Amino acid sequence: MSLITVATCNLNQWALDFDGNLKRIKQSIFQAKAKGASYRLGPELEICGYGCEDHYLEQDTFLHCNESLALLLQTDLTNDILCDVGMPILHHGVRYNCRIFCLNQKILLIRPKLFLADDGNYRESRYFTPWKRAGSPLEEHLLPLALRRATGQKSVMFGIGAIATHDTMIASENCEELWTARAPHIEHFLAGVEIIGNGSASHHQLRKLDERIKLICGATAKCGGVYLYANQRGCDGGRLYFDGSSLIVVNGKVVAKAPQFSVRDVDVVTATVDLEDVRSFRASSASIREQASRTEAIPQVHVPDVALVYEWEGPNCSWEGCDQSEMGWGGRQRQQGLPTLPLDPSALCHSPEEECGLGPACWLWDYLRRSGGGGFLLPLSGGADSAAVAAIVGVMCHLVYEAVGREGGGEDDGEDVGKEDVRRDVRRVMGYAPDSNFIPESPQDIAHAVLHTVYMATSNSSTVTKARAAALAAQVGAFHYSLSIDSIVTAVLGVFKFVSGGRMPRYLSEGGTATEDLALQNIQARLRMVMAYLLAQLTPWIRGMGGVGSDNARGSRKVEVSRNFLLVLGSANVDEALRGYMTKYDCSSADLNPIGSISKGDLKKTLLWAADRFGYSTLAEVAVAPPTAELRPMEKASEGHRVGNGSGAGEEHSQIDEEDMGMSYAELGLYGRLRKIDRCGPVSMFLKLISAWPHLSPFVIAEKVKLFFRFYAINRHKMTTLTPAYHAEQYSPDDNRFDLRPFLYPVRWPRQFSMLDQLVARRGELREVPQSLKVQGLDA
Ligand SMILES: Nc1ncnc2c1ncn2[C@@H]1O[C@H](COP(=O)(O)OP(=O)(O)OC[C@H]2O[C@@H]([n+]3cccc(C(=O)O)c3)[C@H](O)[C@@H]2O)[C@@H](O)[C@H]1O
Ligand SMILES: Nc1ncnc2c1ncn2[C@@H]1O[C@H](COP(=O)(O)OP(=O)(O)OP(=O)(O)O)[C@@H](O)[C@H]1O
Ligand SMILES: NC(=O)CC[C@H](N)C(=O)O
Repeated sequence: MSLITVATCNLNQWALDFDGNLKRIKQSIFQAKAKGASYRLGPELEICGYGCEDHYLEQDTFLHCNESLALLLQTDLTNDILCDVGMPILHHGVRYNCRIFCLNQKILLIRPKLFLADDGNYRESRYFTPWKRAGSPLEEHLLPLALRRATGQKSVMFGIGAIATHDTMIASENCEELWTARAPHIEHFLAGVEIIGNGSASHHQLRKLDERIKLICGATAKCGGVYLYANQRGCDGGRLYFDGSSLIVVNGKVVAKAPQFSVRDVDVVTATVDLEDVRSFRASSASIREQASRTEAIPQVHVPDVALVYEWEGPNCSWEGCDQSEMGWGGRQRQQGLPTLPLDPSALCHSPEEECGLGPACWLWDYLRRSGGGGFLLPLSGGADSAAVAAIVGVMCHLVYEAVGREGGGEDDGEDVGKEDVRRDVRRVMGYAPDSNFIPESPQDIAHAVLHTVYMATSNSSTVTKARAAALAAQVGAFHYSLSIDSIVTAVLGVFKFVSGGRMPRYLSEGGTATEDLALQNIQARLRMVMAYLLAQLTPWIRGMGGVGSDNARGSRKVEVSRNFLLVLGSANVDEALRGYMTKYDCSSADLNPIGSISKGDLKKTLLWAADRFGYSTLAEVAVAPPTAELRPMEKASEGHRVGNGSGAGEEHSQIDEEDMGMSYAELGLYGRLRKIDRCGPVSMFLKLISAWPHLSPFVIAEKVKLFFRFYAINRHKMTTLTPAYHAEQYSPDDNRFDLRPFLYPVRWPRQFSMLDQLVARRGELREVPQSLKVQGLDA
């Protein structure tokens, strides 16, 4: 047996938080050592935090990175453990995204990234250059002063190479490189590398972890080997949530996995691996042997005095009998056990609905504690979207409550440091001194301090939605307001009447035009936003949240902790954003939106999951209610509209979203995927839908495609002001980073639509436009 204990970690790094990042790196190395590891891998660019973006263009970022690495190397933390750390490096005047191998307070190798991430949300080539001299010998890199002083080294090796210790060979693959067609791990493994560490910064997207696991398992199932994956976790200052899930995989099987979603800052996982399993796997495959013998050797940094592996040569040599001090470890005791067993592959990933609930919940927590805010304010309509946001905050409170734990004490392996960090955060967010002994009593206790919900009725609101909003707020534990904004609407219309020379808009049902009707709807929606911001600003004042300074009933001193603003939460989902079925600058214009890239379909499943998992029973009722804006006067009850039940008497509203939009949420979900993920313009979308919808005539399909693209084009300008939203899906319309398109379109799409007409005409199916596709808001 040749046993090695290796460690990888999730770190909740924050762009430019150099002190905090270094503290978390140190904690992770400390924990890895405490668990007996001799190799520790950390995430990509962990020293500065991955999301520095244009700050990578600043020399200051490099200055502080060098300073942090020097501070780390001045401690004894890297003694007896090979540390693989992520950091940007300036080499011969070029910026590279690098891995730094350190051991015993020295730098062994700097390894630059070969293939940069530039798709979707990523822009790495804006800041870094890919290393183009793979295969060349290693170069000399002159160290900057801070690192020269810390290490006593003048220069170190730079390039693509492996660390060759007395007993094994370790190399890197850097994040995106794993995802490429000709991934470096193939050559590295064939050249005899036994352990590969991949330091990543990979953001959460629904169902993506499954892909990562397949890629890593596939890599080692073919070549044999140990593959460690470390990922950043958390909101590091932007719309992305990095979802941890750091992994250790051996010969195609996952043997360790760190949690994907958690509010803890540091998670270290280790596995003890028998390298003989890797050697035996490779030697048993004729094709691996054949290809390995043809592979060029990888440049190596030799550290022959270093042994990472604990070898067992037979019954005459006991574990304890082997003298490790000879091998450069200074007699340090390792906690070697038997090799770690594989995990159950079916239990590695969450369901998409769990992902929708847990990811945004953790992102909100990071945002809240890092922004210094006192909590959230959510306009809660009793409908599915804002209910989902309330539930996500509820999930956040559950996660935080679980992470603080009720018990203190325990072993000094770093676990309690993590618990204490969460406790300090929760105390500050709830208005207690971070060093007090306050511990929340329940998730609802946390929710009552941080979540504020407000139902803002107009004369068009129904009693069912009002009752549902109140019931849900109570179940989550929120501080709830219920008020009427009719007087504000009336006042604004009064001013309008004054400037219009006495004219007042009327709803369609009262004989007004479509324009008047829309204006009357939009003013209610927009005034809700104004009221929401007022409450967000002044609720801390109403509740005395700015700092009390007296002992409270639980004996924990509540002291002056600034919590003088609330973050306004928005709840526009991806489908209505795409269709533009929202009022610009209504409650969709908030500070943050946890569901902005999630479709209505996935949201409904999340509501049902949260209802069941956390006992928020009102969500089950909300999930089956027809989505309605409640901005027009109610029509008389018709057969199609269900009568309310459960949380309050009364009727569901007669204004139904899908009727207003001229398309269903299911259709919108499909259009959204085709537009973004399949990169379809109108013609390609039409052609794909012809096979997807055999029950519809090409004419009807063409009309549906036109309707969608008309509304999409008319409303694309609304994407420029979308509330910053958690990025969860590949079909997100986020105009800021992810979905870069114009916002002034030729809305009639003349060339595209005429081709659709020709395609339909060829099939001889010209007919009348169905009534359901004649929608308010479009000219002929
Ligand atoms: N190309 C362009 N570039 C930049 N800005 C542009 C623009 N075209 C219009 N605009 C601006 O946008 C304004 C129109 O947008 P906006 O004021 O939002 O109004 P608008 O889009 O006309 O109406 C709101 C839409 O949302 C629906 N709605 C209303 C209320 C609630 C809900 C719901 O979610 O339940 C849905 C409603 O049925 C309607 O389809 C124009 O007055 C102009 O100021
Ligand atoms: N009566 C209300 N009270 C408080 N907030 C409201 C009310 N009506 C709407 N809002 C807020 O405005 C947002 C947009 O309103 P809209 O009618 O478009 O609802 P929606 O996007 O379908 O969401 P929901 O499913 O939550 O109703 C809602 O998500 C909610 O935050
Ligand atoms: N930072 C990276 O290189 C990430 C790229 C990779 N495609 C991912 O999403 O995981």
